[in-house]
Amino acid sequence: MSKPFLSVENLVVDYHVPGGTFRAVDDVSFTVDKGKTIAVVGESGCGKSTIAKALMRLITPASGRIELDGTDLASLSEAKLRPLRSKFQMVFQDPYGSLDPHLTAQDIVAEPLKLQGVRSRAERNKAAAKLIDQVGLPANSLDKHPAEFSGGQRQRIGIARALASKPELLVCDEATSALDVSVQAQVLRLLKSIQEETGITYVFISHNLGVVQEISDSVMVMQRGKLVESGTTASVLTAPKEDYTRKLRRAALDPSTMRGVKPRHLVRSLALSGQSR
Ligand SMILES: Nc1ncnc2c1ncn2[C@@H]1O[C@H](COP(=O)(O)OP(=O)(O)OP(=O)(O)O)[C@@H](O)[C@H]1O
Repeated sequence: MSKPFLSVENLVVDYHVPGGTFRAVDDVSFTVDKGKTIAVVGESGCGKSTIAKALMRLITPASGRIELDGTDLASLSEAKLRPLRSKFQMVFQDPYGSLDPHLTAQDIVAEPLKLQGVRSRAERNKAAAKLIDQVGLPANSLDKHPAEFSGGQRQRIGIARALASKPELLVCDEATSALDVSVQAQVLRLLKSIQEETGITYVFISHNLGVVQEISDSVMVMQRGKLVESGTTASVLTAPKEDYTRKLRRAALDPSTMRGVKPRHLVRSLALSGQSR
């Protein structure tokens, strides 16, 4: 059997806090095959974003391995990581805050190419224009600034920027959470079609089980830094083994805790028993 594209083993992440350390991720292991999507779910503060930051090596794990296509990112020095960084990129939650308001859409998307050493401005602009078209934005978007776009359009720019360096792994941290339901669905469709075309692998962090059902092949459920349960999306969402997962599912179905999930859609998706997509 071939090795998984991403293999995280016994990941531990500590934050320095006054008087000591706080263990935000505690001995978490998971794998994802190339071209597949794993979702990370769990209540606020369970360590989802910390896993994302560790995968991006924005923080250094205390211990464990993050093997991407056979290379352990967890132990590499920044100098050794730099040439590999284009292989793994991230899309952030906030399409309002994550784009530089002074730059045009074309400049924002072209920026990673500059960092990658594409010297010719014309070449960078051409590649950026192609990406902007690929994520479904009109050609007249090129010279516009972030403030002139809607939330969904801004998120598309964020996705185009993340794709500019042709990553093989994309970590989406609540990438559709700030969008309304119909725009969320459009962005999910876009991400899926990009995956079908390019074979990119996704780690998709979301509190929204409806979104998770739509996008992911497998799910891992986190609680207070630990992995509670994992498996195929169909098995974890329709027949959870753990009480905590059942509680999350109930919370997702409770209108008072619902954040942007269409109840009808979620009920329908949860009713699909044991089928993989
Ligand atoms: N820089 C930091 N210093 C100290 N503690 C931190 C830091 N960043 C996060 N934490 C703590 O680590 C834990 C995990 O945080 P993390 O942001 O990974 O959670 P999350 O699951 O992504 O939450 P949310 O869904 O609310 O974004 C939380 O208890 C948080 O308070």
